[in-house]
Amino acid sequence: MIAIDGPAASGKGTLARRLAAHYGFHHLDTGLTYRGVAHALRLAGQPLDREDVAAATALVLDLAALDRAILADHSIGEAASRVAVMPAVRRALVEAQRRFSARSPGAVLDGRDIGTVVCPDAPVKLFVTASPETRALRRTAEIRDAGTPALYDEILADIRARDARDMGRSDSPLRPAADAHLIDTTEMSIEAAFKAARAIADAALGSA
Ligand SMILES: Nc1ncnc2c1ncn2[C@@H]1O[C@H](COP(=O)(O)OP(=O)(O)OP(=O)(O)O)[C@@H](O)[C@H]1O
Ligand SMILES: Nc1ccn([C@@H]2O[C@H](COP(=O)(O)O)[C@@H](O)[C@H]2O)c(=O)n1
Repeated sequence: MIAIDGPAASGKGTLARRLAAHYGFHHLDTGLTYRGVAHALRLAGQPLDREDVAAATALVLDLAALDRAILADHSIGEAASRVAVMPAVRRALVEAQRRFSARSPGAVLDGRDIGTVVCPDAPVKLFVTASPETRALRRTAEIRDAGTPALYDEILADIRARDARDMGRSDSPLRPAADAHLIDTTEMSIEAAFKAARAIADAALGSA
């Protein structure tokens, strides 16, 4: 399997989708699982800070029903990073993510703790990053392209706050695994990043 981690809007999902299509692997954006829990809590009128309620929601989450069109909303990402600090939520979701990672013929998972916690034995580990300013520019453009107004300064502040929460939490903080390959996409096109990732994966999977 291929494990991809990195901060918000670094391009890890774009790479994960391209790699999964290239190798014919299944793909799971694990961020959607945390978003799914946050969204379900909001829909049920529940607070985001009740660990027992959030964990019960995580335990019954249906991975097949995660709707990117709804969950991609920027504010859900912020809410997701709040429920993601809770160990009981993480335990439930990591279990489901590990089951997904065992799918045949292979799987690509992207998130924050795939190479460190979910699949520490993954043969291919990538850590995708880019400067906060570049990530904010890309996310602002993405939101505007979808027809929603977005302010660069607000998106940049959100990205910095999310980075701090994701890197600073005590359970499974965002960090590269010791054996991860770093891909900094700040000055790299999507195509160039895909080529770099494929070269690393080909070498590790033995299909170069
Ligand atoms: N190398 C790149 N050059 C330019 N734009 C890119 C690059 N990689 C990704 N993008 C664009 O940046 C935006 C964010 O990318 P993507 O959704 O893949 O990030 P992500 O790390 O998966 O984000 P999140 O953690 O929020 O799910 C998208 O609009 C994508 O098309
Ligand atoms: N493996 C993961 C994946 C995500 N998170 C948390 O969810 C938030 C939303 O993730 P996106 O990738 O969809 O932006 C993210 O900020 C993390 O807090 C996680 O903890 N572990």
